[in-house]
Amino acid sequence: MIVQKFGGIAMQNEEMRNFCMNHIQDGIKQYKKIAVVVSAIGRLGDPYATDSLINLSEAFASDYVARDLVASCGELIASAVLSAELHQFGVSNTVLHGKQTGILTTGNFGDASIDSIDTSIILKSFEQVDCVIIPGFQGMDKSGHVMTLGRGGSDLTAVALADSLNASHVEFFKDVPGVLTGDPDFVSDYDKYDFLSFDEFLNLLNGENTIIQKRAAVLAKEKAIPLYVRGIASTETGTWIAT
Ligand SMILES: Nc1ncnc2c1ncn2[C@@H]1O[C@H](COP(=O)(O)OP(=O)(O)O)[C@@H](O)[C@H]1O
Ligand SMILES: N[C@@H](CC(=O)OP(=O)(O)O)C(=O)O
Repeated sequence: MIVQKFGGIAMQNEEMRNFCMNHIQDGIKQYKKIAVVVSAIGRLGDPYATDSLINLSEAFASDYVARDLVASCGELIASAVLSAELHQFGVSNTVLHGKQTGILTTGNFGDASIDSIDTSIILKSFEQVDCVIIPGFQGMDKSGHVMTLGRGGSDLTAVALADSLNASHVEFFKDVPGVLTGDPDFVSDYDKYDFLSFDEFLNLLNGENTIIQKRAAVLAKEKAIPLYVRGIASTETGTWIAT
């Protein structure tokens, strides 16, 4: 079993989601069971992107509980869209959300930590289907309030689930072919790394625009979970990050 994570860019339109579905189908052929973690569709300006949802009302600025609730909806919408499209594509799957995911959070709204994951419902679902879709970026505190895991937090969901499910690795699908020597949005000349140690990778995550959420990378290092960063639109090899 592996975890595959599809971010807002990978999910942003039908054409891109077609790539996602092919990767899921290939993943099932190779690894049998796939836990799929998805982020909200697109970026600011797209109707159900995280920034669009939290900008729906100025009142969210002083209501962190409601803000987290609205923010979490983007990943729920993305999960439902991918689930329906995967069914149409011929891949049986189920979406687990809210309490079903067993992700218990603590700390601050907007930047919560994962306290524990009860994987029993996820594992039960894998007896019925090979693909379980889980909305990233969120969990619930012990009172049942939805909490989000900080920006880029679907990466943390993916790594924490991989740890709890004993997945062999996590695959991240990007609009870049892997981890590059520079951010292609700012430099024109760059190469792709084939392999990075966790420490080498963490050293790259110091800017604003990080390829993977730093908290997720720190957790992967702590738990020694290999990460594989690869291009969404190609089958060329990406970048492995491991010890
Ligand atoms: N060293 C790097 N290598 C590759 N991409 C990088 C790097 N640094 C920054 N990035 C940026 O990270 C982006 C991918 O991250 P992001 O868009 O947040 O993905 P996701 O939506 O999957 O979480 C790339 O489009 C690229 O602009
Ligand atoms: N949608 C959330 C969580 C996330 O991880 O998104 P993405 O995978 O698209 O970076 C955010 O924008 O922060």
